[in-house]
Amino acid sequence: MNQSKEQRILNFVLQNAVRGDPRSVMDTIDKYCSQKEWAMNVGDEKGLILDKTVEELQPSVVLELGTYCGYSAVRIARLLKAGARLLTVEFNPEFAAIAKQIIEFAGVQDKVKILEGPSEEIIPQLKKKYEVDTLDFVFLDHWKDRYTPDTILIQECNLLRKGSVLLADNIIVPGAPEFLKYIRNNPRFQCTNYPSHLEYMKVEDAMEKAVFLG
Ligand SMILES: O=C(NC/C=C/[C@H]1O[C@@H](n2cnc(C(F)(F)F)c2)[C@H](O)[C@@H]1O)c1cc([N+](=O)[O-])cc(O)c1O
Ligand SMILES: [Mg+2]
Repeated sequence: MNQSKEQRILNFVLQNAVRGDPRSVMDTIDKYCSQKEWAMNVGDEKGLILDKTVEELQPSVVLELGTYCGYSAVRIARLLKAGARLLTVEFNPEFAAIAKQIIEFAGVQDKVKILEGPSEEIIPQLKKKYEVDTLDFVFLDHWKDRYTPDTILIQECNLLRKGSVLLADNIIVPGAPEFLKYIRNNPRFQCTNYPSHLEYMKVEDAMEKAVFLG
């Protein structure tokens, strides 16, 4: 049975990146996806916006929706302080298995927990099953029509506190128009837009940051 693109990305990392070096894993994935096969990793340009948000916030508990191959999980986890942790949700078991290997190869596995399943099932389990009190930072990069319902569900589960930060990828491409309307018209969030480009392309994209006001 022939390989998937995600398996080819994993193999390229295993053969070309430096074990235990998150930066080399990120650069290797970016190299493969810009030169050989495009893939929906947040990439290096939008990745810099993600880095700055994490560095500024110094979060202890991070939720990522949409692990995919684990590129942004490695990107986030490498910046987390001792004792801080990233919970990343992935629906597709094949992607979760690939991400697990990439996260382990990068050496950040002690900070990352991959939660397999649909977000509507996992988000309500975060407090009791995953011992979360509140989330300091949420990175939304999964199915774009899930951004709004999952943001509402996170609030319903009382997972945000004053100052919690949401960062959403792909505000322009593929776009999350309903989410943008929801979050920018919601008085409980203070929004900031970060223009950028679609990963590995000369196409405009943007990220939206939303701070929960409590
Ligand atoms: O479709 C895009 N991303 C969708 C990303 C989807 C990823 O999130 C997972 N997921 C689904 N539900 C959950 C959860 F958590 F709910 F369970 C997690 C899916 O299995 C997949 O790995 C995309 C597309 C483009 N593009 O240019 O087409 C560019 C991008 O940066 C993108 O992120
Ligand atoms: Mg994305």
